[in-house]
Amino acid sequence: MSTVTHLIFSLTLWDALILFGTLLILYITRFYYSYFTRETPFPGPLPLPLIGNVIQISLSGDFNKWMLDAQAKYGDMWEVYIGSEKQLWLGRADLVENILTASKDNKYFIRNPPNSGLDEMGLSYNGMVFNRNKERWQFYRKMFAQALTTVKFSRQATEWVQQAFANMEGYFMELGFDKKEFNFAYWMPRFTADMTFLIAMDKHACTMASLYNSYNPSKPAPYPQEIVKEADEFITAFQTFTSTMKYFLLTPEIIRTKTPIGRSQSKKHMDNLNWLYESVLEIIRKKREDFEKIGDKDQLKSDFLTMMLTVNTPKDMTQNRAGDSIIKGPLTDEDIKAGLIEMLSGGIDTTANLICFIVYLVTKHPEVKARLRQEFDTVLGTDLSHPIKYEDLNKLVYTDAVIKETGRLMPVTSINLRMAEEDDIIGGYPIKKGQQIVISTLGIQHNAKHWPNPKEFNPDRFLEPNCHNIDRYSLEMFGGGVRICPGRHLAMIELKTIVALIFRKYDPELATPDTKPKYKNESINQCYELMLRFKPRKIE
Ligand code: HEM
Repeated sequence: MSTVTHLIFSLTLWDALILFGTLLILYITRFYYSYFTRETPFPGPLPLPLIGNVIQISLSGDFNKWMLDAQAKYGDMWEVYIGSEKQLWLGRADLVENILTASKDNKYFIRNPPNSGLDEMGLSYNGMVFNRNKERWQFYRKMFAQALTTVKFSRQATEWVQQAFANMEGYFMELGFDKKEFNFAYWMPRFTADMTFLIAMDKHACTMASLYNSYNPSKPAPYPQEIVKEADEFITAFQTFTSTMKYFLLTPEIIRTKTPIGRSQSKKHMDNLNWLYESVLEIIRKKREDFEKIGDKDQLKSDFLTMMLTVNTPKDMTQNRAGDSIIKGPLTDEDIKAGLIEMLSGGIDTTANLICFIVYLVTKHPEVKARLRQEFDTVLGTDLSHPIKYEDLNKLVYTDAVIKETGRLMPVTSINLRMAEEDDIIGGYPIKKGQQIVISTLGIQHNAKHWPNPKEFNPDRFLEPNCHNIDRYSLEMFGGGVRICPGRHLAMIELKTIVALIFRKYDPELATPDTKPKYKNESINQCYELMLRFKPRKIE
């Protein structure tokens, strides 16, 4: 027996406790010594050894309030520890200039430190959100941009938003939602899912039908049961996909791979992921078969999937340039799968939550609602049976301001992550390569240095001449810089059309004058309750 082992076995319980206590005190002393002598200290809440500030954040119960209070207390540049990792939080527009510049010299392309969980999910080098490989990321960005910004796609998207909305109106009418209050926040992710499925692949997802059936089982929606069931399975798999991302991102590898619970959880998540990937591939394969049969380009619909299938073929409908050095040849099913998954995961919940916030704020501000209607009557006319055209949307300047003001006051994403790839200087302070940065979107958008009376809902901020005084980088509802949301053009088409469809024809009424949207901060601000009645508009 070695001397050390012999020593350990000769310890009494009391000795062991004293030894453990001494080691703990040494560890804590060392931790706080390093903390108090750290290079470039910023103000921030005192971290605890091992866990950092995680408990303070969790106990606060309201992440958004916590971050705004922290900024009020510590200033616009403060630090937070997640475990032993230091994050630098920034809550003022000029501080994020280097990070959100669209310049090629941007030193903050990557969002997060390397993560084996994201590697395992195949997300570190595929798609966009977590892609660390600039060339691969550029490939997907290009794929999105060249389809989503074409006029043909935008026109078709405007039509499909209206189709999905008409479907929802039918359900609302059938369920008597003009007379009784209901949870609007349940319906929005279903509505945006059905709308996004149409826009992404010209497919009727029927997720609203499934929700409708749960209210009215004796008189179900007129769709075959297996299609509704399939829709439910798909939407559940997608919701699990989001928690799978969170699981792989946040659970340490040792727990995922070396503990029985971790291994069984990982398997469950991977099974769901493989099912989802295979289902999307199956959709692509079927569409490819149909696509091959259509000879004439003009007969093709301009959903995202069809457009992707045409890239670098004689039927190309995208804004692809011959001899493109980023996308060389037709796209593979795997490439398209990554794009489709991102369109569905990036576009459904974000849009659904913003609609809830817009409906709430406009309903609370009758003067804003009146001005919206004035704009709709002038631009779109008073004949409600006349469809809204894509070309009309650019003229909806006040609607645009209402959407931006909602995105400022109640952003869907409160924070945005980046990592310094090189040493840099921010706000006059040195930043080391590898430093994790948290852009406080909410903090910047509520900062009185950029927005007078920041808590006030005032769409006029975005109208002439006020809009000329808006500070650069002070509105980040779609992020900014090289990674700015590639779906923002589509999102604005959808949002403007939906706001017009709702407020031209309806007068949503909050269940009580004090009703507020209830939401929790997951990776986004997820609205789970907004009780209202969907009354028809009274024509004055
Ligand atoms: C109201 C709707 C939406 C909001 C508020 C929103 C917001 C955002 C934000 C804040 C980011 C981070 C940008 C950054 O890091 O600077 C982002 C990224 C992204 N969004 Fe959106 N988004 C919306 C709709 C959409 C739609 C409709 C799509 C798909 C068609 C989409 C796809 C994506 C993708 C793929 C990324 C990752 C981009 C990258 O890392 O390069 N989003 N979005």
